[in-house]
Amino acid sequence: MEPLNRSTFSPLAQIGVSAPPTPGMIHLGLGNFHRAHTAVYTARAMEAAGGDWGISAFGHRSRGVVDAMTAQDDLYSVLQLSPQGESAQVVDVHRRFGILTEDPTAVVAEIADPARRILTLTVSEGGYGWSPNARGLDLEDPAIRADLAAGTGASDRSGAAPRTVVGTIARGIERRAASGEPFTIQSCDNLQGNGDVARAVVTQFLQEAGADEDVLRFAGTRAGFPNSMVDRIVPSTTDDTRRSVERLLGVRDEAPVRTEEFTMWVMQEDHPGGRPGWEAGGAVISDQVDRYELVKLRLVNASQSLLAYLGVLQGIPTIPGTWQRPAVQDTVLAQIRRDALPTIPLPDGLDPEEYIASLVRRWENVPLADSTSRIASLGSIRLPQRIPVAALQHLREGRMPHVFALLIAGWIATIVQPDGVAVTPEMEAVDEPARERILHAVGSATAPREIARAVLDAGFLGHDLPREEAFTERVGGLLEVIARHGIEAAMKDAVG
Ligand SMILES: NC(=O)c1ccc[n+]([C@@H]2O[C@H](COP(=O)([O-])OP(=O)(O)OC[C@H]3O[C@@H](n4cnc5c(N)ncnc54)[C@H](O)[C@@H]3O)[C@@H](O)[C@H]2O)c1
Ligand SMILES: O=P(O)(O)OC[C@@H](O)[C@@H](O)[C@H](O)[C@H](O)CO
Repeated sequence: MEPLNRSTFSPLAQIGVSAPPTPGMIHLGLGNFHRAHTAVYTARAMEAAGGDWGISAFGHRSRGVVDAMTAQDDLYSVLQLSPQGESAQVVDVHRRFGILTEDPTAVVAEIADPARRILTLTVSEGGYGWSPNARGLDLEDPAIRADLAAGTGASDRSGAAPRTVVGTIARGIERRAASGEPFTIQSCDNLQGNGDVARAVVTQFLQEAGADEDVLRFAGTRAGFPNSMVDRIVPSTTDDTRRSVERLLGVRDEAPVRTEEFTMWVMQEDHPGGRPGWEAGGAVISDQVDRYELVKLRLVNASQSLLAYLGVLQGIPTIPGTWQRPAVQDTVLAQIRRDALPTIPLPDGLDPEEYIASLVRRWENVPLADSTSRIASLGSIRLPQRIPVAALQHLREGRMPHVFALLIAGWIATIVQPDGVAVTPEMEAVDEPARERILHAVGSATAPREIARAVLDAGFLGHDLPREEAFTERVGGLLEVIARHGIEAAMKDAVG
């Protein structure tokens, strides 16, 4: 099979148009999501409205995608999977590549370059250096402390390269301030108020590092940090993905992405250096992004997390496979209708029943086969964005969010694996970066109620939730049911 490259790809199978040689944007976090989402909107925007909006893209650590795309003349394909069928098309908008951790100064130079007007980010919730408990920069993080100690302008002289995303952006902003050319930092991560968080960490970093007044003024007045809600399920690429692309396009692509038909991007208008006409790809400009973000985090992501823990605890490898169980459907819909929806001020014009129906179609997507262990991973980073604020709202109004309590119990069961919980291969595949700290917090406790109390009291879901004694008790009770009688019984208990 011939490799994908400029001589083998057919423009008929292309999404949008090819970008011109000089990039107008930078992207940090060249992984799967960006290539199935922002890059696709950008290719369509340039087709409809033109513009030099090619992308200079940086992976974080791994060379996999960067090397594969470089060998393929910058090209890759997007495989769209649904019960109705499959299709594959090629995207051609990336013009330069790099690896942030190998050469952070290249990113600093890119941000300083007046030809670039936007930096998009998919560096995951953990990439911002944001501490939800401190509601600011995570000053406990040794890498951030090292970047701060190096200073900003001074560190350029000392030659110490930044190690963190926020340190790199701050250094770039400092250099850009010298030219005064406006710049936008467009977060595309699943964080509530993702633009506000990006603005907060960059500004605090500059202040703590002792940046000049001119730089702080530039960051405050000439830099945009629009909030945005992004939504498209993009599971990891597998050999099946590559084989499907071969079958559909007749070429070998080493770095395709697989995704669903559904795609959504809602953003604030705050792009002082201009932006691609992303509306052409279906993006929505709105002043109600905060509402869309809540809809996304609490209906899509919180349901996905629940499905994931219910799945791994039952040894089911995929989200659609988990959804097929009737008890799971009742539990997920109960979480959506009773626990999540009442906490969300809905955006104007959004019909909740239509939205739920579209969600159900997404969970039913057997060909996409998103994996339960992908979503069950990183719970200590993902769940704080999805659950505590909504749970607290119910508790303070005198209601118990039973299914949220089950979701937390499912996460604890997956990570701590108390006696009585049958360990499945899917549970073993869950990547939880806080596992050691969670087990340390649990210490010698063996009773499920004690385990739940220890995990919540340690602040993994913030410090306000554990003050709600009844919630801790409910999580502990459900953990006990999971350990003694299994997850089916716990679902029945939570749903009533
Ligand atoms: N995959 C999806 O379905 C999806 C949907 C909506 C939003 N997102 C957002 O996109 C992010 C990335 O998802 P993906 O599917 O592309 O994942 P991925 O694993 O394919 O790529 C993630 C990228 O972020 C980088 N990264 C991870 N941790 C980092 C850190 N601490 N500092 C800097 N960079 C870091 C990785 O190295 C990689 O380049 C998610 O965390 C989420 O916020 C993903
Ligand atoms: O990407 P994260 O880390 O915020 O969460 C993992 C999944 O929930 C997420 O990737 C979803 O698939 C996505 O948010 C759907 O749009």
